[in-house]
Amino acid sequence: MSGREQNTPAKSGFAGGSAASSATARVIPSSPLARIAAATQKQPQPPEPHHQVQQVQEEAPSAVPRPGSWLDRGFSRAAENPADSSPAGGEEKTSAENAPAQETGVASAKTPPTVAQTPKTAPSFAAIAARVAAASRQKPEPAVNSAQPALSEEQVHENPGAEHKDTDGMIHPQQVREMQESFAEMTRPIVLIGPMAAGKTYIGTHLARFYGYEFLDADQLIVERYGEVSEIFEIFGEAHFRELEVKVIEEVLTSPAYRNTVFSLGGGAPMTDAVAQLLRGQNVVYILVDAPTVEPRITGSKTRPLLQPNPVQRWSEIFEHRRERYESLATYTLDARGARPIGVMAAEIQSFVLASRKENLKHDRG
Ligand SMILES: Nc1ncnc2c1ncn2[C@@H]1O[C@H](COP(=O)(O)OP(=O)(O)O)[C@@H](O)[C@H]1O
Ligand SMILES: O=C(O)C1=C[C@@H](OP(=O)(O)O)[C@@H](O)[C@H](O)C1
Ligand SMILES: [Mg+2]
Repeated sequence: MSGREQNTPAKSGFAGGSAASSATARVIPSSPLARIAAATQKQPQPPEPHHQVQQVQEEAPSAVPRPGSWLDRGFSRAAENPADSSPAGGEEKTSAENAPAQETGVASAKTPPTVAQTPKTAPSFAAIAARVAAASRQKPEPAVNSAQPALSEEQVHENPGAEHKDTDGMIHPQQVREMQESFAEMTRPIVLIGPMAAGKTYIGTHLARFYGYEFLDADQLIVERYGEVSEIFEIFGEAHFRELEVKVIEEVLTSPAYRNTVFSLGGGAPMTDAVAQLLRGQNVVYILVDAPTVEPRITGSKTRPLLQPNPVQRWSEIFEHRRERYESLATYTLDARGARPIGVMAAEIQSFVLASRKENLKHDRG
């Protein structure tokens, strides 16, 4: 199957449900899903060609930030609770489920603010310092620490600072300083792609926290605006979910306000041609994993509709189907197989980001 094919249910056979598509969606009065129906009335805009994306990025943000907006909440949650995910081995929760109920349950049915309405500037040094210092006081989740092998000499050499961990696996002040110093204004977001349960959300939240970036997750944005992913699949079908997905991804990737952002996509997003088009010219990090790595994360999982009824088998089939597309879009591949320490993986991505800045600037000017 060509990696260029659109991942619609008809073509991929990976539809999570046989429910109505957006064209036939039923409005269920007083249902929490009424907001999804509202969204069906508005067709997503076609994606901008890449040169137009660049043009938009050069425009100065025109609106004032809206504290407490859905995007703000997503970020603060990432900054404050990056370890919300459940440990590997148990049934994992989606990023949305990890969010406090009062936040995910009240997605505005009125007028969700656009990304352009919530411009972000780079966090101040003091803000970064406070955030990372607070993070360094938090207990890291056991899944990472218990799985952490000792760092190889090579890893420590490649990631100076990675050896500065105390016995709890927490970040040493020296490493915090190094991370703060390496914060760099970006010209575009860091987009994480890869198969389900690869750790896109997990790695993204940590990367953002460690290095002072903003964090956004496409699924989380969909949940805050439209409702639970599994319900959207069940009631409106995969095709409609993909439309919503393109919409939120386009908003983030075409907004100049989100240059300093780590942005995790859902595993199937790059299969939509409009998303693939938006990803060209971006910093795209492919989180590479294999079946043994994800198996304990997805066994018994009910949260990802496409993995039912046999998560491990379905995961392998879907991964095979999508692998080529991931590879073709990646500007960097992070090997996340096995139990690599999160600090080392984050440092590796940060090195790539720093190294690609010059190239990106050249691309933007040229
Ligand atoms: N490197 C890792 N080490 C330990 N647990 C991980 C790792 N990556 C992901 N997980 C756990 O696996 C589950 C799925 O991760 P998640 O980030 O939601 O994947 P994705 O966003 O790629 O679907 C979560 O419970 C998460 O905490
Ligand atoms: O691979 C996919 O098609 C999907 C992946 C999920 O996100 P994660 O990759 O974060 O699990 C979510 O978007 C939805 O269940 C569909
Ligand atoms: Mg995710």
